[in-house]
Amino acid sequence: MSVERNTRKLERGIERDFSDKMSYGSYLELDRLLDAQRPVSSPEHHDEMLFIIQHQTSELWLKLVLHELRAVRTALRSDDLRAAMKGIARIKHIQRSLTEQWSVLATLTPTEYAQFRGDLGSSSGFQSYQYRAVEFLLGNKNAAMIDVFDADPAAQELLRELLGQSSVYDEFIALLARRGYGIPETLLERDVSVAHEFSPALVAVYKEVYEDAVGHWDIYEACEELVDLEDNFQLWRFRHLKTVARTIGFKTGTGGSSGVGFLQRALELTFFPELFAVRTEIGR
Ligand code: HEM
Ligand SMILES: N[C@@H](CC(=O)c1ccccc1NC=O)C(=O)O
Repeated sequence: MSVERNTRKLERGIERDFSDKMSYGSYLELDRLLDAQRPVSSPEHHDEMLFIIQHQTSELWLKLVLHELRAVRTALRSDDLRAAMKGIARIKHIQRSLTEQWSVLATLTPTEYAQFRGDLGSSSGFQSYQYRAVEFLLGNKNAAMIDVFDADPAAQELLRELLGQSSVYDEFIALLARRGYGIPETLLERDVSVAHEFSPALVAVYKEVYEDAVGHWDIYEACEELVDLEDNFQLWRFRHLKTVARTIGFKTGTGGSSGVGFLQRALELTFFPELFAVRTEIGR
């Protein structure tokens, strides 16, 4: 079956009749997915489709990050460090996609965005409950964020649930305690509904691990995977900040924040502060 006149002949065995069986489109529910892009600008602005798809693809990736983070947390709870690391490896690749795709949105110029920004009203990424759920699962709890979702009971319920549950970091620290590392009771008994706070005792534990990596190899490796996770999250925040700066400058956000200045402060948040602090202590 050669290619003639730049045309490929369909092989006899190719499936053609899906009248009574699942197809690509029915399996992926493409009729629903591809009908979910509803520009609000009128007349429709050409670039709103980009804006919508950029967010929807990001939210689909965030859905997978949440799916994998729950599995990582479960694996840590059952001391299955290898399964947890496999989950983190996948999450790191998803983060890379999420961060790389900022280059698509960067093709939206301030002029183009200004032509439909007004149509967005008060909607903002600040109302992304999946993004907030990822922050909570990684340990940056913030009960105040839940007020934003009064109009979305399902989202609010999800965030309330996650707020009261241990984070991936809580479970990693608990695993260290079960391994016999000197983890203070205060960390193991902490109120998981608030953000994790810096623990000098935990830095000392990491110093022991990092100064004898061979003797603590799997924990050492897990620490570095968590550092990658945080680095990647910060890279996303930074690309978002720079995209905001290039599209709206220092305008206030539609979500009511001061905009770039408010987003800049998110870069000061940490998930695993001790893993970064130990770098200063190694060899001292
Ligand atoms: C032209 C593109 C964008 C602009 C101008 C923009 C602007 C902003 C601004 C000003 C804020 C602060 C809250 C507010 O007052 O609105 C914000 C927050 C946020 N945006 Fe965007 N954004 C853009 C694209 C995106 C995209 C593609 C996503 C992907 C999901 C996203 C997700 C978020 C999230 C999660 C927050 C909350 C961040 C935090 O808690 O610090 N944004 N955005
Ligand atoms: N806060 C943005 C608006 C915005 O970014 C946005 C609006 C609707 C849906 C998603 C959005 N993206 C993320 O923040 C702005 O101030 O232009």
